[in-house]
Amino acid sequence: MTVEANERAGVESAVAGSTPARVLAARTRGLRKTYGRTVAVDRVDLDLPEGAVLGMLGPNGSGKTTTIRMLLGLTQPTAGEVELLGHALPGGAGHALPHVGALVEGPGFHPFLSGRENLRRVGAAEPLLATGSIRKAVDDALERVGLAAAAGRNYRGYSLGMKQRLGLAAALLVPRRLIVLDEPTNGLDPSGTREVRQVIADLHAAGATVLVSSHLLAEVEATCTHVAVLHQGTVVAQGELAELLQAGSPALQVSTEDISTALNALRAAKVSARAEGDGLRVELTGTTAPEVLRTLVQAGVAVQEARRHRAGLEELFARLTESEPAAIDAEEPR
Ligand SMILES: Nc1ncnc2c1ncn2[C@@H]1O[C@H](COP(=O)(O)OP(=O)(O)OP(=O)(O)O)[C@@H](O)[C@H]1O
Repeated sequence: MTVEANERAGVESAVAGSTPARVLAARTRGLRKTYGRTVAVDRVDLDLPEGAVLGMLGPNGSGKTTTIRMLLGLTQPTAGEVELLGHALPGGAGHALPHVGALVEGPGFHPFLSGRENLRRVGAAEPLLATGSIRKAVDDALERVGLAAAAGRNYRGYSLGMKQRLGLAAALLVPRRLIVLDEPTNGLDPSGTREVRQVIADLHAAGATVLVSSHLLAEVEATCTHVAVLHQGTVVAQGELAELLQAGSPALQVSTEDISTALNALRAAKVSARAEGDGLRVELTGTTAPEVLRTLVQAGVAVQEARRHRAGLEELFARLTESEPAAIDAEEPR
């Protein structure tokens, strides 16, 4: 479905009083890429809702960069479909790409031009930037990524972090509907990492959609509304971050002083539990929180507090990527 059709469907179902359809900034179906006998990406169905900040996570070699390159039309898929801002690639690239800013590996900057001169060259090739606006757009972008002071120096002498900042500035040169950042904090110091986080937050607040790949789980947890986890070339989980974290941790933490009575009662009820902290951790597989509490109360256990265990992204990521791929979805397509 195109963005326009998506929007129409959303309006229609809202009028009808049901849940509006999601508008997707990017969508892939059955995406596959092979290099000789290496399968880099396989069966990737990615949904990037408009307005989301989606963190793409995965171990080294899991297919993040390859997926991003196919999304941007930089690499031709072996099989499958890509839709960007409602336009099918490769045919619709000319319509979609002017609205997409991207920071991907190896931006083609000229080594003997300054950062500012390089950006002006990029600006001159931007269809959405009028010639008279290039200088100001370049200076604004340099300021935004903290590179104004080094803007006159040759690109060749830039550190890795400065190169990353310049790539980010190029992505931000004109207002975009979608920004795609492949490992944007690679090579950045802590202040650079904070600045990237702020840039992403500003883009999100302005209504842009952001796709960011990262190894930094804490960073993704702090900045993203959605995540997609890749493992061995396939998506093993995707959806809203909060929903995924909840779906990935069906456990209850129970505070009680009657630990042994509680464990015995739960074992008798064939519920998996173990002592943890000042109480128990009870797995909610094959049972529910009310059932667990009923079992404990019936056994005379004094329950002081019971709360759902909230898994961090790190725990979820480890569970998903340390085993064989087993797809889970946080949310059904609406
Ligand atoms: N141009 C290429 N030629 C051959 N193999 C490739 C090429 N590009 C990627 N691959 C392979 O495809 C797989 C996925 O690589 P990709 O770079 O997409 O992973 P990644 O998740 O981005 O990794 P990293 O986190 O290390 O950047 C790897 O096995 C990689 O070696």
